[in-house]
Amino acid sequence: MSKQFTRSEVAKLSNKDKTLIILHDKVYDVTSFLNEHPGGEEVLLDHSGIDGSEDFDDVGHSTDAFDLMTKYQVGELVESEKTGNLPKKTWAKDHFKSNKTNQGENQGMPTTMVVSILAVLAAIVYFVYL
Ligand code: HEM
Repeated sequence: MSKQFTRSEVAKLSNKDKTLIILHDKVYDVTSFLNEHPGGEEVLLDHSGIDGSEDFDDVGHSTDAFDLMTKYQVGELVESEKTGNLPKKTWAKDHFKSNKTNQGENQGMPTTMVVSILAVLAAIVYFVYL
């Protein structure tokens, strides 16, 4: 079972040498990630010892970011302090939405297939009549 923290413990444990952040009821130690974070260390330091879930969601982190996060998880909040809020995968949603609005582009796919099929048929006809 992963280590349980209260919100005040996370706040107390965070200092200039250690950056703990609460994201969606889980606790992350991002100390070693500070200068690797593509969004810069400043935003992580701004959320040191507190719950950064909302801002994290607003940024709309990618699935790559979610995969990376598991590496830095050190525990979770005690049951009584959990919000139960799941991460909003904004990026994934936006991606889905933009796919919907790009229907014109999506319809391009079958056209390519039709052209390929016609090309194959033309080749067959060419060889049959040779
Ligand atoms: C363990 C925690 C975190 C991890 C592993 C992480 C990882 C990443 C990664 C991989 C990116 C590159 C873009 C992407 O793939 O989505 C990114 C960008 C960013 N992150 Fe984080 N992040 C974390 C926490 C946070 C927090 C708490 C904030 C607070 C607001 C934040 C703000 C940002 C911003 C502003 C960007 C730049 C977005 C852009 O340039 O479009 N991140 N992060």
